[in-house]
Amino acid sequence: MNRMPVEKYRMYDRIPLTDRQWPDKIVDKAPIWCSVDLRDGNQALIEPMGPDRKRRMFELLVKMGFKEIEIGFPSASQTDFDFTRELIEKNMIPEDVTVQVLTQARPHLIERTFEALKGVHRAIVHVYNSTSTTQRRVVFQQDMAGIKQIAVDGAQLVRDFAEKNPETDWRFQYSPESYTQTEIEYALEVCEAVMDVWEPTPEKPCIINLPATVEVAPPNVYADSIEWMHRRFTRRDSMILSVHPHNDRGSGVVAAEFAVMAGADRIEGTLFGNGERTGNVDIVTLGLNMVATGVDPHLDFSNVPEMRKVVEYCNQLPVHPRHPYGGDLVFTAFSGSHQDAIKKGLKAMDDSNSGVWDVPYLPIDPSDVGASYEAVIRVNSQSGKGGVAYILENDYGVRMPRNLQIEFSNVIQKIADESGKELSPTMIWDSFQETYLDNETPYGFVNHITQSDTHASEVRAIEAKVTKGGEEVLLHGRGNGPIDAYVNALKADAGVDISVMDYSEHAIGEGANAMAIAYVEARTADGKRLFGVGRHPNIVTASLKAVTCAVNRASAL
Ligand SMILES: CC(=O)SCCNC(=O)CCNC(=O)[C@H](O)C(C)(C)COP(=O)(O)OP(=O)(O)OC[C@H]1O[C@@H](n2cnc3c(N)ncnc32)[C@H](O)[C@@H]1OP(=O)(O)O
Ligand SMILES: CC(C)C(=O)C(=O)O
Ligand SMILES: [Mg+2]
Repeated sequence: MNRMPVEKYRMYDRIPLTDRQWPDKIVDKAPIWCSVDLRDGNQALIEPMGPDRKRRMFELLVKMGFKEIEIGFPSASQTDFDFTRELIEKNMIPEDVTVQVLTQARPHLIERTFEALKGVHRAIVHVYNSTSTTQRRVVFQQDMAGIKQIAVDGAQLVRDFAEKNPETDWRFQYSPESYTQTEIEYALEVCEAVMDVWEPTPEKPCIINLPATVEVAPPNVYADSIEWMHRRFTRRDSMILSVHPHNDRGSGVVAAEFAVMAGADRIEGTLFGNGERTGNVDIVTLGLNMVATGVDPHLDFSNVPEMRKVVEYCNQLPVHPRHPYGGDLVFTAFSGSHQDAIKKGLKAMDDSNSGVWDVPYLPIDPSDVGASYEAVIRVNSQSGKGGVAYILENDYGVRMPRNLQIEFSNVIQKIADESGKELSPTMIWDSFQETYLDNETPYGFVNHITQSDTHASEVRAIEAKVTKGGEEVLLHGRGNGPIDAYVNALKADAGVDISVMDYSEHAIGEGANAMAIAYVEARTADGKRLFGVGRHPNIVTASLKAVTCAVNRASAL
């Protein structure tokens, strides 16, 4: 027995296209974009946008560079009607932007639509009726001819009203709603009948919009259908072929991309994919997919976090943290090997002059869409040395030697494992200070003086003042330099046997605030390796503090 009731469902129809050409095409130029946030997106909201939210969304869309914006369904709601009037009467529609409104193919709704648009300079009147097999039967209870007649009558009425209002530059759009559940030959027949009424020309084309009202098949089937239609329209040069994918199967973006490859000129969609059920196709993802392949989308995505804020405010819906390009976590790596590769990739980008983005795990440069690098690497128990090192270097200027990265990452790993939580950069820095820079038990370095021996100029004697258990004491030692002499002084007093294996230092900051940070890698008598780190404006003092830290840590073993 089947585990799911699959016998209830039918396989989708294939499109009779055997010489399909779209799979060999690429998306190499931007389509005409039409935002339907204020209509299709709005009609799917728990609380539809009020005037303020509508204005905010409209302003954002204009700012991003949309030239066609479906602003509502003015014959259906007073809010949409009033918003349309406000945009027109307050002259809020930029000269290069065309507003679009939707109406059913019903006389009183078409009439009210033209009432709403009175005085607009330019507008697209978008008329639709459902042509699908099921809706013909259950919703309209009409045959194919009857449904075609609804479309033709609607188209005629739209044309008549437009002719009565010649002061406006009108454009017409028709959608055979539920196109993907309509017999394809019939969908073509209805669209052709509408165009017979509108008589579009290459100079004044109409828009034929073929919606995946419900996405019922994989995107290659949608593409086949678009190519099939594209090759058969009798007035292809007098129409703009538009697509309107929804996302029921989760492939709205691919469907739109394939449709453009198959001949579509225009895409209707929404920001972050809000819309009926699983949403309209997401224009943010589509546009940034283009950017990521070096194609100019002709839309401005340079501040995606700000866009997201406005969209979340208008829709009163959150954008998922994993939403492509726009989610809060989409440029963030928590896992160790990703962090390591990103850190190396970013450094390689800095070192190269190629200008071509090539960083592992980051399909685009986060800064191109206004995301900060702070978000790129975050640390939890899945993280490794690369991430911790990246944060300390980027946020605090600490460039740990490789072996110290390994050592300190174990410290962080332990904390992360114990807490099970993310560690913020501040927590990592606090831990670094506690482990190394503020480690003053049992010894705290205070100051020192050195003397060169008369008979061997490189050998030095040191007198160092340190705190030991809170008391100040003087230690004395000799060696072939201040570090060596100080190590010997401390070793003798502490009774620990360590030798310095490696030493490095660098500056943090510049000018009067510059500090030196010194790293001492030491080995204990039983072969354990450990680090001491010291920081001070004076480089020798920083080194001696690093030695103090190493001895303290060795004493604690
Ligand atoms: C896929 C899409 O997104 S389509 C857009 C959907 N958007 C919306 O519906 C949002 C706004 N809509 C509304 O507020 C309402 O539907 C209104 C105001 C437009 C119309 O309201 P009503 O007339 O009360 O009802 P409703 O929309 O249910 O229409 C049903 C009637 O119109 C007919 N009808 C539905 N769509 C269309 C159409 N596109 N063209 C012609 N007739 C249509 C139906 O067959 C039905 O006829 P019947 O009453 O004889 O059975
Ligand atoms: C009105 C039409 C274009 C629509 O939104 C759809 O079919 O999804
Ligand atoms: Mg829709």
